Amino acid sequence: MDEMMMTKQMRRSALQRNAYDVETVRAMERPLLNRGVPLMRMAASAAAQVTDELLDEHDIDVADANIVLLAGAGDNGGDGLYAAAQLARAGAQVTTIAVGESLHIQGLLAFTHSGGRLLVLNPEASIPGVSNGFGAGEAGERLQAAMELVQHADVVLDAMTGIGVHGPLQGPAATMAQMLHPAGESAKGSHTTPCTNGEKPFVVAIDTPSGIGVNDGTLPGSYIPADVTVMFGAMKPCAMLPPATFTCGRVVLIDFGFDITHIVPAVSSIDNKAGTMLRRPKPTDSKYSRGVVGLITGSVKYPGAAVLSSTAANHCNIGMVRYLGPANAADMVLRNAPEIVTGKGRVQAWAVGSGVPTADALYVIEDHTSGRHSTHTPDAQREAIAALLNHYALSDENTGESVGNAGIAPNRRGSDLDCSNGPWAMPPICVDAGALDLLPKRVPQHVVITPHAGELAALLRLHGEQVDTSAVTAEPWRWAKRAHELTGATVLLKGAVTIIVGDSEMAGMAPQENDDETEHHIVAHKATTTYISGSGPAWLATAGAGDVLAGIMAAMLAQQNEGQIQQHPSLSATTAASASYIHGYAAGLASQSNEQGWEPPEIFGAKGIRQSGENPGHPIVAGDVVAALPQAIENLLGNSHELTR
Ligand SMILES: NC(=O)C1=CN([C@@H]2O[C@H](COP(=O)(O)OP(=O)(O)OC[C@H]3O[C@@H](n4cnc5c(N)ncnc54)[C@H](OP(=O)(O)O)[C@@H]3O)[C@@H](O)[C@H]2O)[C@@H](O)CC1
Ligand SMILES: [K+]
Repeated sequence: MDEMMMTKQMRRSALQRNAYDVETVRAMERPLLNRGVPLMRMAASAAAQVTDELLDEHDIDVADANIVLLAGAGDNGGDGLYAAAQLARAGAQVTTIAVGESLHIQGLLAFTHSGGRLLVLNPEASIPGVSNGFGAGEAGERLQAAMELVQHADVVLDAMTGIGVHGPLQGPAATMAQMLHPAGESAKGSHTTPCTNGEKPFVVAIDTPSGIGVNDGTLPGSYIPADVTVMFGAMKPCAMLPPATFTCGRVVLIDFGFDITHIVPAVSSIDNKAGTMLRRPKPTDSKYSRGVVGLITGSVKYPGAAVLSSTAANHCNIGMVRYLGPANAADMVLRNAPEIVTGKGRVQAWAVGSGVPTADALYVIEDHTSGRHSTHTPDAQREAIAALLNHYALSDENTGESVGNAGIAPNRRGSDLDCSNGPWAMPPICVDAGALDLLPKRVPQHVVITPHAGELAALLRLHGEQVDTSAVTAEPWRWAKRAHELTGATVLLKGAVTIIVGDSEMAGMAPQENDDETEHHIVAHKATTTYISGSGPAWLATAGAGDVLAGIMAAMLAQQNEGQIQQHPSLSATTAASASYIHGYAAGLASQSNEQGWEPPEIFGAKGIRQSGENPGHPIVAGDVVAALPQAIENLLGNSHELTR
């Protein structure tokens, strides 16, 4: 779509749903800088206004405010200096603590003219107008003074590093970060909770919280979690990806007017577009044409998972559910939903593994009639799942390695598509929990795996990666991408912010940084696509929530037009992200909570009232999420663009 035709609302929505990597952001900013657009001044002015509003929200008059700017030597520090100057001109007491070896010259001039004070921490610093060089003793005293300034500040503006950061924070920047946020204190799980618990000082991050991995969402070392991050031009991946997203606080995005047409984002959120993946029933539909889900879930030990996954699928806009499992589980399934069919038959999508223990999980069951204990393995369920998954195994000839695109078989290119046999003819499948260790080595992308961090680590170990749960939690995007690369499956890594990695549709356009104004070249064939979904409240962390997601996933896969998911590489990821969104959205309805693991940023200057945190809601159990599905679907089908709850 042409940029001219992009309405304000569409642009806003695109900016709120997409994050671009640093190289792309720099390339998008270049044409504007070449035209002399004063981006730094615009950024600084917006940051000052947001700070002013934050003070106002806490009944602090800017003229009475104590503000400390932590400034690095780069342009991020420059933004901070201009913002600090504006706040000083408004009457605030502002001190800049310089953590680097220099300061942005023009910014420093503006700041000193506004009457602000300066404290330099780095003995190596060379800053005009400031006497250079001091000993270790004085460096210690200056650090002590800096700590006191920070402790007595109402607001700290964090402008040490932005998109120019590399690796973990070093030197005085690292020391300041450790002082403000001592090591071991974990980032808050929800950005609706301020890192300072409402106590002073509030932290306003300039562009990004200093110290976080801007492109990969990691936390490589010390960092300063923010109450508000004023982000410039476009979201960077750190604003969306865990764990860094939890350090950003409320994100306010300043729209510089980047041309985002045709630009491939690094990370996207599906948000209320999930509604477009729901199939509206037609008068001519039968239960079969609406989609049939097959489930091999639950086990003798965990029959509840069979109930939760089957009722979730049953309530998620399809025609029928077929359940396969042990007698006790099937009996419970039928008691809860008599319309569910037990036994084999044709299905449009599967979910397998929820509530099925893994191979090494022997367990003991009491035989009520004899009173004896016996050891069982969940053999029948596992055998059925293994036999089914076997049909999805890609052989060396059809992995598509030879065409250089993981998981895309040669016969799937263009009109040569042949879904008539082999793994590509199989219905889409959600592989969960106890079925993950049965996943064939390589599978097509219409196999969607839904591990949590521990399960993903175990799966990766089966593929030879030395990785444990904490490594996956620290770098969830890296490992989700790796699992997709190794297996070919669409990967949905569960968490407060869920990450979905799958194949992308085709080559996209990305801007190439160069000196002339030729803006868009095809520079990369992006083979994968990444979504995040964080629509659920924290109440959703409850037993059985994963079983419900598997049911929703199978239902969403089943209601796509038959064969489409196999034909369109990106459809699996989009459908998986939609399922995750619906799951979280239904949980929000069930708990009457408008808290979310991830919220789109506010666009600076745009009208609209933030609702987050207004309704913390109440606890729920997994069945409540199932019960809320029809309402969730009504809302999402009715209006997939403007939603409230
Ligand atoms: N995008 C946009 O549209 C616009 C962007 N703008 C702004 O520019 C910012 C980018 O500025 P930038 O390129 O100068 O880099 P920046 O973030 O200041 O970092 C470099 C400094 O950090 C230091 N440093 C690095 N790593 C470090 C470490 N580990 N530990 C400690 N220090 C470390 C590094 O030190 P050095 O390595 O040189 O010794 C250097 O001093 C961007 O985030 C936004 O705020 C707006 O003004 C206009 C519109
Ligand atoms: K910063």
